[in-house]
Amino acid sequence: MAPNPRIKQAFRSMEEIGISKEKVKPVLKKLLKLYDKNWELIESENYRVLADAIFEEDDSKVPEQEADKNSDVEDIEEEGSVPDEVVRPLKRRRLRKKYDQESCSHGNDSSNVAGTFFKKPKVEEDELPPAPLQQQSLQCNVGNIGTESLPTLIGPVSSRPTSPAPVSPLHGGRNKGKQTVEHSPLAVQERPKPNSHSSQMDVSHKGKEPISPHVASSRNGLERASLALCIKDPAPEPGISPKKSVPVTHALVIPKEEPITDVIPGDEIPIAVIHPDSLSERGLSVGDFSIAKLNWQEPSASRSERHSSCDLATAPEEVPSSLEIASTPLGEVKVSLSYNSALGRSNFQLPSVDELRELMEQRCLRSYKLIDPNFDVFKVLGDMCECILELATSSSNKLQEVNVIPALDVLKKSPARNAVSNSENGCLLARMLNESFNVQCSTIGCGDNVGGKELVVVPQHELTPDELRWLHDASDITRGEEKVKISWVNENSKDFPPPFQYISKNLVFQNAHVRFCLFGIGDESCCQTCFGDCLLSQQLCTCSRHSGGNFVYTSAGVLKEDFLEECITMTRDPQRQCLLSCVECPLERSKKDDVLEPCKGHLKRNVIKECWNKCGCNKRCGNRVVQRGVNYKLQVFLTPDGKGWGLRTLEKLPKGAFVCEFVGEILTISELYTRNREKHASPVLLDAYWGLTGVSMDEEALCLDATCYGNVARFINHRCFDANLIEIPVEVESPDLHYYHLAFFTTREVEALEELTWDYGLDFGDLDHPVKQFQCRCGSTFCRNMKRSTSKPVRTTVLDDGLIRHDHQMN
Ligand SMILES: C[S@@+](CC[C@H](N)C(=O)[O-])C[C@H]1O[C@@H](n2cnc3c(N)ncnc32)[C@H](O)[C@@H]1O
Repeated sequence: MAPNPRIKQAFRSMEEIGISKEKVKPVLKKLLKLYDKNWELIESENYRVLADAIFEEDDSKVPEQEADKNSDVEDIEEEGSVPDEVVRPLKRRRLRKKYDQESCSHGNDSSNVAGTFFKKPKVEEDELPPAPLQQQSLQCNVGNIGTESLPTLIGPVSSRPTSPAPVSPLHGGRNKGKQTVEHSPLAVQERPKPNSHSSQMDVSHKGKEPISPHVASSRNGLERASLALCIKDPAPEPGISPKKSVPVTHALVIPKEEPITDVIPGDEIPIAVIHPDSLSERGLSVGDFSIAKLNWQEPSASRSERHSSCDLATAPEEVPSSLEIASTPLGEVKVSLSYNSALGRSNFQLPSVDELRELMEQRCLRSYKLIDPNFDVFKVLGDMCECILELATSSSNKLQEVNVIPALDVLKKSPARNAVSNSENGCLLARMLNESFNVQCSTIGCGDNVGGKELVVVPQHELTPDELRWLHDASDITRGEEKVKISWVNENSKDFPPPFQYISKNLVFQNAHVRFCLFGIGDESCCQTCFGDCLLSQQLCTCSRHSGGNFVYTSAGVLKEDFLEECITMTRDPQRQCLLSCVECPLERSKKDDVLEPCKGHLKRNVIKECWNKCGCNKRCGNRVVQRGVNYKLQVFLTPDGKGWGLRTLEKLPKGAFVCEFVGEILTISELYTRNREKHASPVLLDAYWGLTGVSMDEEALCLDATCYGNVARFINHRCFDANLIEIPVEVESPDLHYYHLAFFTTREVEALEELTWDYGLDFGDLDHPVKQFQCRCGSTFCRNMKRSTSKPVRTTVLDDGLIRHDHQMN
């Protein structure tokens, strides 16, 4: 019999991307069987579904299923007998990427445009039968993450244009820099059913096409099948073709080894976040069709709860709200949300998708600190269900949520729960009258009415012993927030460190929207084709382009000498300093004076670009240092020389070592000034790019305030000029110059027990500056505040190298 030309063409197409016939044959057989020989599905998008299935086969090592004895299959046998080039397994992932690129470039679908591909699929009302009243469940088909034509439940919808906004510590004349983190709204397809107590959101389909794994998986050249798995078949719906039964060879793949740190864009799922290897680590079955079930009320316990059957049973009425997720290697994810706690509520009415998206955005931005690489998409899905419930049962309290920062979990759990606020000497603990854990941290804000919930300042002496013990755990001031414990000691008095909420990652406050989505991060700024450790790679890593093609870190994890020296010189040497001036300085503008003062300039700095989730390298890549957090033994101590509390190292630190990041609340400058009626001791401007890029809006000028929420860096005291730490802007998540991390590195070797200091960059004469003025006791020979710290005369000398030196005149 003449060979089937369609089979020949399939082999040829796969051959073009380096996949041998031996590999194609069994998979093609399975697909033909699975799709009832529907060749259109297999051929669409240049055999996308076939390629994906082959890659999945490799990933999951699914045993070949028994061959079908039909004519197509026989043809395949014939064609497949032709010997073919062996494709090495190591090449597989690259082939896959290659295929993705090629498929993308000549695929049938129009390519996605950032921020514009959220398209609501057309779903006919009559296709959506109301669910039984008692069930009150919502089902979402989340298919093909990343498609223009296939909006996804978890997918960026809009990406804010990169707005160059700066960063720098709140020093006059200092810079730091950074980027906007764009949050991507959930692209959830709305299914209208105002009068129904159940809702279904099908997001894996274009228009009215049947909801089936096959269709979904073949849609887009950019989706990656390892993210999407077919799940349980939902109840048959009129107008929607029934699903095929899912073969037991399909595996549940949950991309989580390298967590997805944001809503996943429709057209971009970074390879880096989908490590098949991680499946075994997570104890997921590969080779079996599986379902992940999550009850977000106890997320950690329930995350491990997985089912190996194809049965996505309706949640029993007595169980709390829950979600279940399952997917197939063919590119479809099914998410089923059930809010049983809505049962019996007469006012239950599903919110619109836009309402849901908006509320979810707010939650994600404020609750999940999206810059956190450990961002957990499961928690987001759980929250989404809660949002639906909230919107569905009460539309009146929406605004209240929007303006309030949900407290950190640790606050919720702690005996001294519910709030921190600021006073003259730092934070006083505040309790909220309402048990709900909404918190607004505001300098003057204690006692403020927050979203209808009142915060009450509790003076420190009224704290219970439990609360004091919690606040002042001498063995670990971080209360477990860092990888290492950081103790505190007071060898001089019985005072405790000021109460504050320890956080290890920056927290977004109010209007300071720090938004990003993976989609918004251009490929050109990430090393997507790297793998392993970029420092060891022969090929040029895109991330290193930011520093002229060289990495700034050595394999020992410290800064390279030349880069560090350049940073130090750019900061200290007046001849090398470059001040960038804004046309309209956000700092000056935020002062709201009648006359806008000219910009005082922001120090130009070197910036470090670290690899991140969208990069192809692994987490142990040597170009990831700051994101790993504190690593050395540090201690908070009461300084003996009147500077208050300080930070010191308990071990010798090499030159160029990363010590810690400056972590705090991310605020707009306006917000800082609003809360800053009493000047703050710990604000830092993120102004590294101000003047370079222009800052068009107040809202885009960000700073960090560690007064109420902060990490150990809030204890680092100032030293004029020759401090042993230097702060360097570090781009991790996105290079849009609006937001960045501020990391401290040693400028020299530091001995054990030496105090760690950095130069705040203060102009001690600038009384207008938002940083609280203090009489400097740094003890440096080069102190810029000598006149205030001593009444003795000071001799100022300009040294040969251009540095300025102040000498005390001894009597
Ligand atoms: C970021 S905090 C540092 C931690 C602070 N010492 C504490 O006890 O919490 C900055 C404040 O520390 C004090 N400080 C920092 N460096 C100082 C210095 N060189 N001389 C005197 N006081 C200093 C000032 O009160 C300043 O407002």
